[in-house]
Amino acid sequence: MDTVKKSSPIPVSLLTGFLGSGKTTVLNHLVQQPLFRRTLVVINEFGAISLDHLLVAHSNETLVMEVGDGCICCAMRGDLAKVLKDITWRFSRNGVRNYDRVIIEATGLADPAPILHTLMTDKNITAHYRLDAVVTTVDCIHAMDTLDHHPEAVKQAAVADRIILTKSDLIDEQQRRTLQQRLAILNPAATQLLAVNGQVDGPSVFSANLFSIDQKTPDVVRWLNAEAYAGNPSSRYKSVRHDAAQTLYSSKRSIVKQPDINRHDDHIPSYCFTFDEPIDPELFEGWLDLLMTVKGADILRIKGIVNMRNRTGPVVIHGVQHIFHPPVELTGWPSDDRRTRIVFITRNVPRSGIEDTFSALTGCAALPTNTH
Ligand SMILES: Nc1nc2c(ncn2[C@@H]2O[C@H](COP(=O)(O)OP(=O)(O)OP(=O)(O)O)[C@@H](O)[C@H]2O)c(=O)[nH]1
Repeated sequence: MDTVKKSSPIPVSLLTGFLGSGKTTVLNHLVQQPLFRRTLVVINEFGAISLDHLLVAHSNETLVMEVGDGCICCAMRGDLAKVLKDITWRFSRNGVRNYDRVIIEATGLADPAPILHTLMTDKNITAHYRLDAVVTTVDCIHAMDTLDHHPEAVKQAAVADRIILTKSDLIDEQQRRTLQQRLAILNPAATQLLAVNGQVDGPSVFSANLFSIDQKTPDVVRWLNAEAYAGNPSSRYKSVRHDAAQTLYSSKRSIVKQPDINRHDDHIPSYCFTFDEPIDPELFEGWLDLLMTVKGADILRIKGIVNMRNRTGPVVIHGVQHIFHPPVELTGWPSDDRRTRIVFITRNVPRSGIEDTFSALTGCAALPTNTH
């Protein structure tokens, strides 16, 4: 396992969001800010609005959402890897790189998973870059309908670290709250930010920094945001929904708005497990291998800090479907809280399925929680 090194690689973030949801508008605003002047933007296609910025590269990657049961996430993402390699010399002068951050703007229909896999596992990329944040724009006007009809939009929101709600000037407060609640159910840990005509607070968006250049202790707690899964006002709504118990619905109908159970995000449960006791590393690895083999394609995102037996610091795990970032052992715990916390966003994988295999294979039982 790697340990955190003093000089960190270049942060690279993924900006995703459905067609016309405002990605370029947000970028155009950000790259005018002093903090983002030295940001190089890799664009996956030419959008309606051109980017008014000097540091722009293009990629021809076709990253369209998988359909049916097939998983395209292992397909080589050669073009993106090549672009990220080429820009190191194309955007350098006298041997000095003239960017210190990269944002990849994906096409509206792109599946974020293959891009994240490339960023997490391609050796040429991981030698120079580190994944910073996955940011998803959600268009307030069309989002309810888009989420209902386009599974790719649901996945884009589900894997996000940050969700930017665009065009909030075009809806009323109640509509915005309803959308925000739906997104909070889909992805409790993602921070939601409002943008009008692309105006959004840059540092809040692109600084999910797990391994920040200037931080000795990575802000792993903020990155994990496990607290968001507990006491989430929407969790009651979701647990009702995921019980899929029509009988339960009938008794709670008066307090909880009944969702349309055919919506795509109804099949994306998310939850957080907490464990008190240190976990045997080999047993943990065995459980993770099994889970990824059997359900990898349906684990949309997994993040965790794990208290491994006989280790000083926690081990950070981060996976997108069945591909894992190499686990990183930190030199120390960020606080006195030394419990293992693992968050999952899945597609149709019930909490009990994960919890039961974990207990059976590691001998550790999850602490009871009011999360979903
Ligand atoms: N009223 C309003 N319009 C917005 C806002 N953000 C974006 N738009 C408009 O929405 C349209 C689409 O914005 P883009 O930034 O091109 O969206 P995109 O996601 O980059 O689009 P594609 O790359 O084509 O998928 C443009 O006409 C923008 O001017 C906003 O906050 N308010």
